[in-house]
Amino acid sequence: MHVHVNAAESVDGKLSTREREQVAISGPEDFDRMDALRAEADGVVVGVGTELADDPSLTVTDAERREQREAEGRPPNPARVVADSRARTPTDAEILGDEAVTYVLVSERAVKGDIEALENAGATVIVAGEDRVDLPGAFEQLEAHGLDSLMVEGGGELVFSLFDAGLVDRLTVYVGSTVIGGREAPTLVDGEGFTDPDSFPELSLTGVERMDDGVVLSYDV
Ligand SMILES: NC(=O)C1=CN([C@@H]2O[C@H](COP(=O)(O)OP(=O)(O)OC[C@H]3O[C@@H](n4cnc5c(N)ncnc54)[C@H](O)[C@@H]3O)[C@@H](O)[C@H]2O)C=CC1
Ligand SMILES: Nc1nc(O)c(N)c(N[C@@H]2O[C@H](COP(=O)(O)O)[C@@H](O)[C@H]2O)n1
Repeated sequence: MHVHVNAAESVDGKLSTREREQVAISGPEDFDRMDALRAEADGVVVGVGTELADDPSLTVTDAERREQREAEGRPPNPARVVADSRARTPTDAEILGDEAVTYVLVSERAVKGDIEALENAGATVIVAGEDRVDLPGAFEQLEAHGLDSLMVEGGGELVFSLFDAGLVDRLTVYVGSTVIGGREAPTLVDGEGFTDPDSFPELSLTGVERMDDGVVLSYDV
């Protein structure tokens, strides 16, 4: 599985405010770049924290990109994937709309009735892990469904787990020229954090590009 993490952060590394409300950190050029990344991917992934905070659609906005995917024999939109250990995704969430297939990754902690409600709302539920979603195991199951490349949009809890599991191949981050601040505000990589410098993921800077009123940094991992 090829995993590309892409997000937008303030200059102080925040993905959002301490109230965890969605904020537009980037501008139209960067949203178009994100749309192109979605159009390339087999699946677009978020954590349930992002799902609950933002209620994103995770679909491709540009009609030409959807047509291009169809011309290549692919569905017009990538699959939507949410890491949601306890099946907390609301059944009226945008990501359960019929524009694309949706996978909800849950753990064994999820209640059967909540799983059934998500399945009745059109989702395919994948069970992996006892407590939190076992991401390597869940991604293997996604591969069995034909998904070979994933674009992960956040948030910071999920992104830490992906780095911790050694699952990230590429990182692109838009750094906006704004300061959000707040010790409780989500950052690009939250979770437990790494403590041993030998365990810090090593990144290789592959690109620096001015965009909107900020900069896009690209890394191989
Ligand atoms: N500026 C940007 O580009 C983006 C900003 N955001 C912001 O990030 C915030 C949400 O981020 P977070 O609270 O960090 O939530 P998150 O989106 O990373 O979701 C974390 C949740 O996912 C579930 N999960 C299941 N298995 C997991 C695993 N193995 N590892 C980690 N989590 C797992 C858990 O319930 C966990 O609480 C929102 O404020 C949203 O607006 C989110 C995406 C992009
Ligand atoms: N790339 C980017 N730039 C920003 O400034 C952002 N606030 C975000 N946030 C994420 O974009 C997604 C919106 O999804 P839909 O357009 O509703 O499909 C969502 O995942 C946000 O967290 N991204």
